[in-house]
This record gives sequence, C-alpha cells and structure tokens, in this order.
Amino acid sequence: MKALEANFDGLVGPTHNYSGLSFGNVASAKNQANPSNPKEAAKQGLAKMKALSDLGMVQGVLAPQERPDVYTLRRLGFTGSDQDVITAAAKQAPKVLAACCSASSMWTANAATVSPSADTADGKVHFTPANLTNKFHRSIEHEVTGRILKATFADEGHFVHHPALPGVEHFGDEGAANHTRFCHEYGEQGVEFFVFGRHAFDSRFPAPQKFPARHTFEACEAVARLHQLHDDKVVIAQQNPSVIDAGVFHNDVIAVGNKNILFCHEQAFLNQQAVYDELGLKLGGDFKVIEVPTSAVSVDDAVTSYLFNSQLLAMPNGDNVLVLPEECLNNQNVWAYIEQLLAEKRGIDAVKVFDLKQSMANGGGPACLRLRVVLNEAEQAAVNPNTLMNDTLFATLNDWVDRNYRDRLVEADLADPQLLVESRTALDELTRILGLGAVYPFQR
Ligand SMILES: N=C(N)NCCC[C@H](NC(=O)CCC(=O)O)C(=O)O
Repeated sequence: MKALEANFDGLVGPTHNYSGLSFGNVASAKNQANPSNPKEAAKQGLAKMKALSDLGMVQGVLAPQERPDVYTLRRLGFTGSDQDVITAAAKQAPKVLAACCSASSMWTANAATVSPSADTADGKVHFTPANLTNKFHRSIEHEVTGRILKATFADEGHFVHHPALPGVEHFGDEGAANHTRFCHEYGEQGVEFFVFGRHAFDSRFPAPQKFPARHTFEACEAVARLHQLHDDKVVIAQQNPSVIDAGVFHNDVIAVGNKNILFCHEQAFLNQQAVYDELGLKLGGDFKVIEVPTSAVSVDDAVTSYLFNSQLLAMPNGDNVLVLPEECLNNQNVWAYIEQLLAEKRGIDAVKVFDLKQSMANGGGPACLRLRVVLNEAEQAAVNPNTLMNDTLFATLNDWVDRNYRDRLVEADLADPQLLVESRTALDELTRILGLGAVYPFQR
C-alpha cells in the first residue's frame, strides 16, 4: 500500500533550560548554567515544522511533558503543597529539582521506537516508548510519552502501543535515535536497523570507557520481538565505542538513513563493512552508503556541527534533502564537505539549514527533534488531525507560546513555584488545541 514518512516533532516545553544533566553529551555539559530562552526555543522548533510542512511533508506535533514533575519529587520524599515540594527541593536538592524541570521530551527521536505496519507480523504500526534509563531526567518521561502517543495515534485497529521496557540499565532503550528503517518504497516491507552501545549480559564485547553507552543490545532484541519483526529483516549493530567516548551519545549523532540511503561517518560502527553488507543483503540490493571519511570531517567536527543529526528527507518531488542545523554552516570542514557532496550528486540533492540554537545547546539537532512514523493512507486518516501542522496550527501555537512562555530561565528560576502554575495553564490549553484529552497528571 502507498505510504509516506511523517515527522512528529516535539514541541519545546515552557521549562526549557540548561542544567548539564547529560553526562556524555558534550553540548549539555558545556552550556550548563547558561540562561535559556524557552520562547525562542519553541519558536525555532515550530519554524522547522512549518517549513517542512510547506515543502509538502506530513508534519505532526507531539506535546511536551508536565514540568516541574512534582509527582517524582514526592516519590523522593518531598511533601506538603506543590509549592512546598518545589521550595524544599530547590533548597535541599537543586540538581534533582533541575532534573524534574527538564524539557528534554522535546527530543522526540527518544520518545519511542516505531515500526511501520509493512514490517510487523500483525500489519499494525507498533510503538514502544523509550525507557531512557541512563539519565534520571529522561527516565521520568515514558509514561506520559506513552499517553501522548496513544492520544495522537489512537485507533487500535491500526496502532499498537507497548509499555516501555523494564526500567533498568540492562534494557536501556533510547528509542528511534538508535533506530533507522531502510526500504525501497515506504509501503513495502523494510529492514529495521537497531544500533546499541553495549551488551548488558555478555562482557566479551567492547564497551566505551569514558562515557556511558545508553542503549543495550538486549533492548534492541526486545523491541524487535515486541514489534513482531521478521529476523531476516532486522539488523542489529554495535556503535563504535570510541565515538561514544568522543561525545556520540546516540547513533543519530553519527549516522542517518532514509529509504535506501545510509549517510554516516566512517567510524560510526564496529565492523562497519559487515554492517553495510548485512543491510544490503537484507534490503535485497540497491543499498547506497555515503560514508564520510575522517580526513574530511573528524568525529569532533561531527559532534560540534551535528552534520549527521540531519533529517534525510525524500521530498514529494523525489529530491533527497538534508535538513541541517546552522552549526554546519559555521564549520569550515563540514561545509566544504557538504558543497562537495552536492556537487558530486551522490544521492543528496539539496540542503536546508535551520537555526535551532536553543535545542543545539543541549545537544539536540534537527533529527533529535523528530520522531518518524511511516504511515499508509488508512493510517494517515486515523491520526489525530489536530496534531498535524498547517497554517492555522502554526499561528495558534505561536500565539500560545507568545502568551505562555518566558524568554529567560536560569537555574534559580526553577525554584519559582509560579513556573509550575504557568506551565500547567499552558499545557491545559495545549491539550485542547491538540485534542489530546487528559494526558497530564494534573488533569487526572
Ligand atoms: N540525539 C538525540 N536523538 N537526542 C538528543 C537528546 C539530548 C538530551 N539532552 C539533554 O537532556 C540535556 C538536558 C540538560 O542538560 O539540561 C540528552 O542528552 O538526552
């Protein structure tokens, strides 16, 4: 059946801030304690969504989380009114409060792993929210993420929603940031490519030494089983441990794929040639790899520019477009490589550059901000229509941001109980705009 790839971007939440919460994510560490601008962050994200929608792509919006997360703070022993909880947490455990205030759900590449219906044995689209166990501030996302996904893809005739994997490091799952689907046509059965950082139950394999490997082999296998994928259409590969130690905390910081193209750095994977061979074999031929050599773009260049955190999009007119963050323009090596890539016509026809600085400063580029969902026509018709980007939704959400978001947040502001009131007021209105129902704890 005819199908397309839709992109669902995370709307940046009102508490977007820089708290240095992600050990192993170079940008997060570097920008710790800098003031953030939630209003600008949300608008930068909306501008990307609108631009892709204007180019004829199906573009959706995923709602942010309720933050500060006072429910988690209560589980950690803070008591009294919501205001008491926040005030005590700010005094006794400011880092824990910061973690409970993070707007990190904006990076919806980590929301879930999604398998299109053409790949699954029951012919339905499968979703598994990522447990994100490696980072406390992210491990508290999956329950509400699951509810938002259910409210967006509600029809049980088409969509299957699994709970997150067990919340322990053995099954550390970072979702679609480490998952790529290859195919010739979106509606045909594809090859699902899972990438992990370490084995949890087998110490014979290499693992990074400096920074954590967030995602395990065992998590990849579990999601492939839950989604009823066919073994001969699944490839599971290990990330090169040394690039994790250089700041590549997700595979989507060093590789991106779409349809039959894999665009990646030459140091992305362990046993890289064997990975290419297996992907080519399982795809049944015509598999194209655009491998970027270290001599042109170093791993450091990749980490600072987010060249590979681009969205590789097949446009309705057939062009393959790379959606890049502005940081690529500012890196001489990277920009020279892109100019050469376009001139050589190796399968990428054009680039689009976006200003996503607010998200980039926490290590989130264009590809982090989106969850890909391949949908056939019947499934598209079953998506909650209020979540799909168009002129009206763009105007409505910009106005909503203008009325509800601050333009500056520093760590001390997280102690302000008014931030919770503002955030809940905004989210209550947002659930009506997006027709989500009562997805947030304060609404239940
Ligand atoms: N590569 C992908 N798909 N996603 C990027 C996620 C960035 C996120 N940053 C943060 O959570 C930083 C929050 C802070 O430090 O305030 C993370 O490390 O999980």
